[in-house]
Amino acid sequence: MASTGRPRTQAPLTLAFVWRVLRLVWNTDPPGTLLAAVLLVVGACIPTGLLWASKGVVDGVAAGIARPSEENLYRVLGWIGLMALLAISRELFQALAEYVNDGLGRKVEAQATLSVLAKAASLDLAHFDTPHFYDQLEKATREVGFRPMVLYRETLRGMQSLATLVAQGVLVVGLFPAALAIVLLACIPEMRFQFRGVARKFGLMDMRSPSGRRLAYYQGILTDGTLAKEMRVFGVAPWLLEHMRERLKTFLTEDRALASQNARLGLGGRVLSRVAYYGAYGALALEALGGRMSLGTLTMGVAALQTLQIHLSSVLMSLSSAFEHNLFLSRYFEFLRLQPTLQDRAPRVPLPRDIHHEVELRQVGFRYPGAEQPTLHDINLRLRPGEVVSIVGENGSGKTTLVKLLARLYDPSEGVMTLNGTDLRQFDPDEYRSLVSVVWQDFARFELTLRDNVLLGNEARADQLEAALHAAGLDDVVAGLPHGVNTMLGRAFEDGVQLSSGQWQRIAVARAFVRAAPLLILDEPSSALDARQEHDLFHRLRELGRGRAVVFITHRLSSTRVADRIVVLDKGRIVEQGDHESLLRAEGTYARLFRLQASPYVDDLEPRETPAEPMLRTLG
Ligand SMILES: Nc1ncnc2c1ncn2[C@@H]1O[C@H](COP(=O)(O)OP(=O)(O)OP(=O)(O)O)[C@@H](O)[C@H]1O
Repeated sequence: MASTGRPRTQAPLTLAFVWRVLRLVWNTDPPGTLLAAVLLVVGACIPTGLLWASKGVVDGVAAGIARPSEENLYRVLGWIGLMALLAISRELFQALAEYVNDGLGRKVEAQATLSVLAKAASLDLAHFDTPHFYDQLEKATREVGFRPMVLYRETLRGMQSLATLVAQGVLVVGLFPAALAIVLLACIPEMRFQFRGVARKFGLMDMRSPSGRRLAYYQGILTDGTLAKEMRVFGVAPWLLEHMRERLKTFLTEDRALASQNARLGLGGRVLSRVAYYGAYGALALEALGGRMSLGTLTMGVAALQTLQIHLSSVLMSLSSAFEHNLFLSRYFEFLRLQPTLQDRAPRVPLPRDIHHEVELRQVGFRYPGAEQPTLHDINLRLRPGEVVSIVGENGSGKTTLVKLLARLYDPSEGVMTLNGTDLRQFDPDEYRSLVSVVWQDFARFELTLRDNVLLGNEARADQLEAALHAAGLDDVVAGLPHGVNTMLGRAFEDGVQLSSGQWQRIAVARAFVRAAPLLILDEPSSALDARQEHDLFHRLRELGRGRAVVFITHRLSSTRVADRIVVLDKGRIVEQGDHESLLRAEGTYARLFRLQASPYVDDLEPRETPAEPMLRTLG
């Protein structure tokens, strides 16, 4: 893993997202937000009330000493009683505010996390093809958990401190304007240092994202049950742990350097503000000594100066904290701004209501985002309802890529794809996809019940569940499960039952069958199936294909006999099309591949060195 280097420090000095966070909090729970704000305003007034009451006590005591009277005694006791009442109310308001903020925080966190997940789910596959997207996703999900609510709280706390600060600033300015000016001016360097420290931290974290992700990836593979076999047999753990140790060591060094730099700057700022505070304190004392200020006013002035300093530093902390959370949350809002990349600017038309759907590709070319070379070139293909088409070709020839285009996970880079004559780009991608059902080559194994694995929430098709399981050859599997279709699959959750690879693959097949899609695509659906299951599956395709267009990809060329048409791909181009017999007669790529597969392994091919031979020689 490469070193993360020095952090960038030129983070924009902005609080631009504070308003959006406040809106997020408000939209999540308007009454809760209002209550939190009321508690804030009331809570902010109490310290000032306490100060006024303390002035009353001191002045009352001073007057009482000079002229003892019962009236003075009751006045002093009254002020003390008021102070106690205010102090108790402050505690009450604080407890209530904590309770309200905690509940609100949880709601905001859930809301923000769901919005990231919903956004990620709405994006096209092209986004998932770039490491930059994973960095963006990592930054958005990392920051979204706690930061919105902390920023909200900091904003409230900052406003609370600011309100108290203003109230006390008014007090101090009335007594001695210069004291206020000194204390306020002295906080400017402290604020600058704090903001610079935050910007440095943000720069470091931002730059660290790719190596942080790699670290998380290693952590994931060290703990992933599905990889545990490979990890143990090949003894991977020590090697990975060493990489992680190195990376963590670099992180630690970088963190220490940042912390020491920030501590030095912070100390300078704080020393300056303390000097200013004691300067102002001395000035007030001189005023009192000169007889220009009563003892009560001096006591209140000193206390006001002290709380002024405390609240000023609290406002500063809130500001710098708000700045920090604002910077990190900018990544969250940037992520929410991402848009799907499918070319959907064309005016939308509703899906055709026809019973028969025909998909056609005309001179289609496709290049993956960021790829230098196109993967598909000049593809002309028509898929008619009721027809079974097989796509064959060597590894990397572009078969799965073609399926991704058919499922409209990408739009072609060249040419046009149509549905019943209308350009696919005119349809809503999700609506179009409702016409397509796919068994993917790398099908998903959901740790859900068998029923949920097949229906995936599509309860409208629940009546077809049994038929789909039967068509996928799963009757025996279901009969053997302890809770039938309601059995939890996989080992991640309680009572889960693990299936074999072939059984999992048949579940993926059932998932595709249960959906009444006019275009059924199966990408190597039998790669994990035994000979009987494979035979049954391909012979059922005809029956299932009635009224639909069926496309299947296979490397076992004997299975292509069930197809009406075989399409041969080579290096991203269709090089042959036809039925099995005609392609054999053509003596082209298909015939060569078919004969190669049909021939016994000890065959009459030209003797030549196999790729494994040099390695075998090295091993002796
Ligand atoms: N997401 C991607 N981004 C960039 N290139 C890709 C991506 N997916 C596949 N490719 C490239 O496209 C080419 C065709 O891949 P594809 O998966 O379509 O082949 P295939 O014919 O299905 O292969 P196989 O028989 O091994 O399944 C390959 O060279 C591959 O590297």
